[in-house]
Amino acid sequence: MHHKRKAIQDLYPDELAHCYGCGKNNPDGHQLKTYLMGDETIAHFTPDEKFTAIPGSVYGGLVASLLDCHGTGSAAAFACLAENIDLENVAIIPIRCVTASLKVDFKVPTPMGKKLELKGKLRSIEGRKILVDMTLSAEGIVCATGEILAIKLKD
Ligand SMILES: CCCCCCCC(=O)SCCNC(=O)CCNC(=O)[C@H](O)C(C)(C)COP(=O)(O)OP(=O)(O)OC[C@H]1O[C@@H](n2cnc3c(N)ncnc32)[C@H](O)[C@@H]1OP(=O)(O)O
Repeated sequence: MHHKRKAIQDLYPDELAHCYGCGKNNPDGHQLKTYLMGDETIAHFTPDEKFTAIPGSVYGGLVASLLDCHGTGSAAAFACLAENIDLENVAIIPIRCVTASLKVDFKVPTPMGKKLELKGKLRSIEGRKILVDMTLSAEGIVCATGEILAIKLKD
């Protein structure tokens, strides 16, 4: 539906695209893809059974991992928006972020076998510090919320 444009992670330069959670150059990784949609970000992911916690539910470390990579991708996208960088017209994203802090609240068990939806909203940008609020939902039910502090990398 929204995949005419490129995912934020597909705009990372090749040498920074090996992240286990979201690097397009890591064939064994999750390859999470975050899209900027207006002033929100969105990503979808359906976990494999091997990421089970209690049978029927997804292991919390994977939930955290998805929020981590959706968070840094979202932070980079929001920082570009704030600087009027049009992501439709760049081959490589000029701003990259890493996670300084990640808080995850597990609200209800995340069901296995369902397509998960991650959303991100910008809370604030202060210098190199970008705060993003996130949700991870299954079939419209919020299973976890996340709060990330991402830091813009210096070159
Ligand atoms: C580009 C491809 C990315 C792929 C996405 C992958 C997502 C990830 O998981 S990244 C891997 C996990 N993260 C890491 O390994 C990062 C490890 N940490 C670091 O490298 C550094 O601590 C780093 C870069 C975050 C910040 O260091 P540095 O650039 O020296 O900045 P520093 O001055 O210490 O901090 C910047 C600001 O953030 C604040 N800050 C830093 N860490 C925290 C924290 N944990 N909590 C609260 N505030 C913090 C500082 O107080 C400072 O604030 P202010 O500017 O107001 O004084």
